[in-house]
Amino acid sequence: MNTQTIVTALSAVREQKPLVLNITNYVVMNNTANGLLAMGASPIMAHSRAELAEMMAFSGALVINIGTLDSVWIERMMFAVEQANQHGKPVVLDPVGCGASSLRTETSRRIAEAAEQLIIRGNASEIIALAGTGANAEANSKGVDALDASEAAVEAARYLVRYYRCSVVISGKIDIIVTDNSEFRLHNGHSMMPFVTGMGCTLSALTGAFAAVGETTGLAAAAVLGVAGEIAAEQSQGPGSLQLNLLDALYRLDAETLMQRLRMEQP
Ligand SMILES: Nc1ncnc2c1ncn2[C@@H]1O[C@H](COP(=O)(O)OP(=O)(O)O)[C@@H](O)[C@H]1O
Ligand SMILES: Cc1ncsc1CCOP(=O)(O)O
Ligand SMILES: [Mg+2]
Repeated sequence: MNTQTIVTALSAVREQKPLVLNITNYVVMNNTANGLLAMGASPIMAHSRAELAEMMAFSGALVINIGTLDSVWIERMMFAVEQANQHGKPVVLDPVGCGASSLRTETSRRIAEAAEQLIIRGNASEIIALAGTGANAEANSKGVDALDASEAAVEAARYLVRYYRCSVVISGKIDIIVTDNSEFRLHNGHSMMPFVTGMGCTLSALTGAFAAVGETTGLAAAAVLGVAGEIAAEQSQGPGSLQLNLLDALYRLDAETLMQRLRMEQP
């Protein structure tokens, strides 16, 4: 993966407009659907068991976000993952608030265990909590926001990559993308981004769009959101306008700007 492959993946999303099936939380349904549309993909939010099998057959990827979990949704999430496996589709897991309750931690692990083509995208505290005793770190969790720096979660991410045979994106001030044979660090984004709810969820949704066109590491999504987020923040007075400006920046992002602004440390 290099800058050119990221640019090519963005063109592929815009050309193919992949359908991304989201089972996501009540807080961010609108943000994430708009984020996918602005970048050029096609979102659908669904959670009825009666339609998930049918829809998974023609969707390009499944995004499971556990943000507002309950017992009914857990069963749907497991069913959707089964369908994604059956149709050979990638699954993105956003373990929102993993570590804040045992329900979230256990459910995240069940989903990760079940998915055959998996990308995990979480903040540092969630990644550390998901790895649990598998990695040598203690998560500092206070709900859905990270209290740990991305670097503190690298060992945990490496453990998850080996254990679940997946890719892991640790988001934060630095985004770190860990795969079985590489690690990338992205220094884009803006300190205003964590003041808008659903930024991480948007990253997970965009990760689904890229996975649907064959970019299954999470790197391209992190690059695109990082660059669009910093452009949007430069034009915003605060989180209110950032939320709107982000959609404009995703929509307007071109290859030249992406290449110029991307600050990527390659392995
Ligand atoms: N301090 C920061 N500086 C720059 N970018 C950030 C910062 N914090 C978060 N981001 C960006 O915000 C997006 C969401 O990441 P994050 O806040 O870690 O997710 P979550 O909302 O799940 O906690 C990512 O694109 C990340 O790069
Ligand atoms: C605040 C909140 N509570 C449950 S889900 C959610 C949204 C979290 O979104 P993100 O992790 O992208 O900030
Ligand atoms: Mg999150």
